[in-house]
Amino acid sequence: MSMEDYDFLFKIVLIGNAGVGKTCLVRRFTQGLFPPGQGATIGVDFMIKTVEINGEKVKVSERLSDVLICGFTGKELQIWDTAGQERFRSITQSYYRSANALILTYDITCEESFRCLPEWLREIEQYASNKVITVLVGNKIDLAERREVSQQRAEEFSEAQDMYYLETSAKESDNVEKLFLDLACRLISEARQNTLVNSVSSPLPGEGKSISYLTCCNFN
Ligand SMILES: Nc1nc2c(ncn2[C@@H]2O[C@H](COP(=O)(O)OP(=O)(O)OP(=O)(O)O)[C@@H](O)[C@H]2O)c(=O)[nH]1
Repeated sequence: MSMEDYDFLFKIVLIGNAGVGKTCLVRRFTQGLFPPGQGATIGVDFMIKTVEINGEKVKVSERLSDVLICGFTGKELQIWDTAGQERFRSITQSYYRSANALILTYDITCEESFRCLPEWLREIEQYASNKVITVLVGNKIDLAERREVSQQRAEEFSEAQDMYYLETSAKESDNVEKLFLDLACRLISEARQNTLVNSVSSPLPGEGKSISYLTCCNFN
């Protein structure tokens, strides 16, 4: 299959404090595994997977290095996992400027990562398109006994900010497929209504395999 056969190009960028599990969420979705001893992300990562949504092929890319990718005019779903550490912020801000969707992630066992959310929202307001779709994700629900942020508190926050909220475990694979596929579904639906930001095109380092199929869109 050539790259031109893909129907959509979207950029999804994961943001949130260092260590909340952004890289693990992406790895779990694209590779179906939970990497042991995940090191901190330096810059932005890249990898590929293809999903089929309502019969349409959507290529999912994840960056593995901070090499800039440019010049490709194909259609795909990109997931950019950015580094949460402060010193990389200036690099990552430029990455989510053209994002179609942002997955704002915190760690349910880390109050601090939740308290930083307003700061991330300010960055979104400052750097992202006003048409960007933002999803709030509370990760690490497998560590229920260490939970510091209640589901209710997070739901109230997300409602106040008009964001969809989902709790996930990259480790146990809870809600990870749902997160990315529902988001892709919503992006496709909005793209059809022409409300999305125009994406920057990117080349792809390889072909992915069709591994998922979704028939409906579950976002509110
Ligand atoms: N128990 C549990 N641990 C997780 C989960 N997701 C990630 N972790 C752990 O949390 C740590 C940080 O995960 P990363 O995916 O590297 O976090 P990140 O948000 O990408 O961090 P930066 O790249 O520094 O921004 C690692 O030790 C992971 O093993 C999860 O769902 N459950």
